[in-house]
Amino acid sequence: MKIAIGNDHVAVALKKCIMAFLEEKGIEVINVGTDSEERFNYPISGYKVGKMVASGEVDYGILICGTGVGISLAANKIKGIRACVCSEPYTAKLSKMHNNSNILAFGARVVGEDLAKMIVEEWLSAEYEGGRHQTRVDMIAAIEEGKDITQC
Ligand SMILES: O=C(CO)[C@H](O)[C@H](O)[C@H](O)COP(=O)(O)O
Repeated sequence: MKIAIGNDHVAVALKKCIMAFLEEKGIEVINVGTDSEERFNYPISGYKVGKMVASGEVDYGILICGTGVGISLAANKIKGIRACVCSEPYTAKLSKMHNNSNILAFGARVVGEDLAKMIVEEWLSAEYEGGRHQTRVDMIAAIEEGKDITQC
């Protein structure tokens, strides 16, 4: 499995912690930065990881900023990206099972290292259920294509 990870300056330490956690599991991690605590605009990392996931260059993405919100908003502007902010393991699990999330986001100002690892663990272990959920995931993709899904 190959995962791209990105962050802003608020989340450097937590990014490094999660990178080590993933590498200990034998997961290949592509770090798109930043590794500096100099002010950094999170949409850049959100865009880079979103593009890597959408192209299939990596299997999944993880994005960390202060809250996880801004960086996930940026990634979700990339076609095919389903980035979800998850601050506890249950949402992380269901975001994969029901929403087929392909990017996990969380906030360095919101979760500590141990909880972040639990969130990542639950998310990676979960599997998308498809079935009735695929109809909804397809509707989200249709919105992305500019379709009026109320007419479906
Ligand atoms: O959480 C974030 C975006 O959703 C960002 O990490 C914060 O807005 C962060 O505070 C931005 O950095 P700054 O030092 O406040 O400019």
